[in-house]
Amino acid sequence: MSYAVKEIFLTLQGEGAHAGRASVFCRFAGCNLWSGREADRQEATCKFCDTDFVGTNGTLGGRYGSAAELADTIAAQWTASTDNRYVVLTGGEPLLQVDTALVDALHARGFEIGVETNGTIAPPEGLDWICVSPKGGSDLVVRRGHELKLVYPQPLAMPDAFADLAFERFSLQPMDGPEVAQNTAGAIDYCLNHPQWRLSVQTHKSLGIR
Ligand SMILES: C[S@@+](CC[C@H](N)C(=O)[O-])C[C@H]1O[C@@H](n2cnc3c(N)ncnc32)[C@H](O)[C@@H]1O
Ligand SMILES: Nc1nc2[nH]cc(C(=O)O)c2c(=O)[nH]1
Ligand code: SF4
Ligand SMILES: [Mg+2]
Repeated sequence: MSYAVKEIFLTLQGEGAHAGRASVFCRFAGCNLWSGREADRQEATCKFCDTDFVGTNGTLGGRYGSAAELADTIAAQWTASTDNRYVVLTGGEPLLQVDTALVDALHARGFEIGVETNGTIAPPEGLDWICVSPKGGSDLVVRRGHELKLVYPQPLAMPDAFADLAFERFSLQPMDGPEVAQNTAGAIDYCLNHPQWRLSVQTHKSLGIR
């Protein structure tokens, strides 16, 4: 198996339950809910994406020929001691590419593995933190996991529809874009009235880090 990777970088997890945690991000190229081309955005299933996941031209991007090669590159970005090593597999849609060989190779290098997924593809065994972010108009197949992190508001995916699923943590993340202020106010109001949900702000954006 080879892996098409957009970029790899060390940063703090900006979102969700692990916000603030030192993490190596590995962003896989490609997504099943949008081509990534602006011309296709309005016809895509997922129309609000804030991320460039097209191609392999970012920092340490490329086509990695084996799980060991990719895991070695990820491990080389970790600058601290070997304690608390954490990697976030994202994209694009990482579950188009993440397989057991990569999970095993990262565990062998001492990493806990988080994944950010749109929930339309079943994950391989062994992932340590599965964060599912459902998209209105898509078919949600990952209906249990560690965190459900819903971008808000989405007319076709409102929180009620997910509140009974088997997740440990429910996060509500204001949709970034021209209406972010209004979306943030709406999400705060929702969390105040539905305390099962916790606000997730995209802290890396206000901190000015990746
Ligand atoms: C770029 S996605 C990649 C992982 C996966 N494809 C997914 O959608 O979960 C990473 C996270 O950013 C969130 N996200 C994408 N665009 C956003 C936006 N405009 N505002 C807030 N969150 C956004 C996604 O819902 C997801 O939780
Ligand atoms: N710092 C930081 N935190 C993040 N959490 C989820 C991200 C993503 O794009 O998947 C992301 C990201 O791109 N940067
Ligand atoms: S599913 Fe994730 S990566 Fe794909 S377009 Fe939507 S937010 Fe972006
Ligand atoms: Mg992001």
